Amino acid sequence: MIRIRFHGRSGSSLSARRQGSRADAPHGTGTYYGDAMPGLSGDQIRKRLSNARLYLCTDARRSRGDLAEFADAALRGGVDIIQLRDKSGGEPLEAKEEIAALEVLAAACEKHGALLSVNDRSDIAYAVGADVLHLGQDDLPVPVARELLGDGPVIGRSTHSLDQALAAAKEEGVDYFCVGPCWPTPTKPGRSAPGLELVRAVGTEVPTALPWFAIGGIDLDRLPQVREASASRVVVVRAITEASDPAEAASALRSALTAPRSV
Ligand SMILES: Cc1ncc(COP(=O)(O)OP(=O)(O)O)c(N)n1
Ligand SMILES: Cc1nc(C(=O)O)sc1CCOP(=O)(O)O
Ligand SMILES: [Mg+2]
Repeated sequence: MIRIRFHGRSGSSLSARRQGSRADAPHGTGTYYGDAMPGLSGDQIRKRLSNARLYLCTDARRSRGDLAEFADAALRGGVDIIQLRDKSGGEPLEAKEEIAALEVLAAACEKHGALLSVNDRSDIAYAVGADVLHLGQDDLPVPVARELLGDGPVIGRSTHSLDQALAAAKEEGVDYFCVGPCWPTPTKPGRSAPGLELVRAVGTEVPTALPWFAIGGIDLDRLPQVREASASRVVVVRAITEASDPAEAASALRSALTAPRSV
């Protein structure tokens, strides 16, 4: 008898993902536990990650109450990975609230073929059957998260120095890493910015086949500098969350990321 640890709304994208992504019946087995659609296999997740260019972190948009519409627009515009990162209220979201917001994002991801990312909390990544767990330098160690989640979901790492990027690129269980901040950003107050110099150094001095993303202060105007510094993938927050037209903002970023680079 399979023990289901969390029940989302019946037939919801989230309960379907979670049923298909148990640590004890990992992604990639093709095992299917319910009458809903299973989640992605580990191979499918890694294939999508390797094609990903545009990664969005969003809060739960509690004050606007438009998370579903916002996520639908951002993903329609070309976001490949969407992370719930809600540090807006001073206090972290309660688990139940975070799962409810992730359920909304899971439905949008399923509709648009995007990856669902959880920040910091491997227990919640497990509960919702997330495709991605993102861990910073001060978060849970990767081996612990990997043990909890199994091999299916991908795990990403934040890095803020060349040494950290070199370590992430070699660390067992890490599937991608992020490099930044490229510019000081109010979204992550107090985090000093190593700038584009670090992005340049990672491009030339980190021998890696892992996908890596530049992050911090990136918008459409700055994107050419980020690409010139050797990043081909980016993570953004305000460039889409604060846009009056999130679909258009995502679409413009996506086009600028994939356009041929001027030399
Ligand atoms: C995709 C992505 N990159 C970097 C971060 C930052 O992680 P961290 O340094 O742990 O800071 P918090 O976001 O947890 O405040 C991220 N969340 N996602
Ligand atoms: C969440 C986060 N992590 C960073 C890092 O360097 O690890 S920078 C950052 C915030 C990025 O927000 P915006 O696109 O609004 O500047
Ligand atoms: Mg973190």
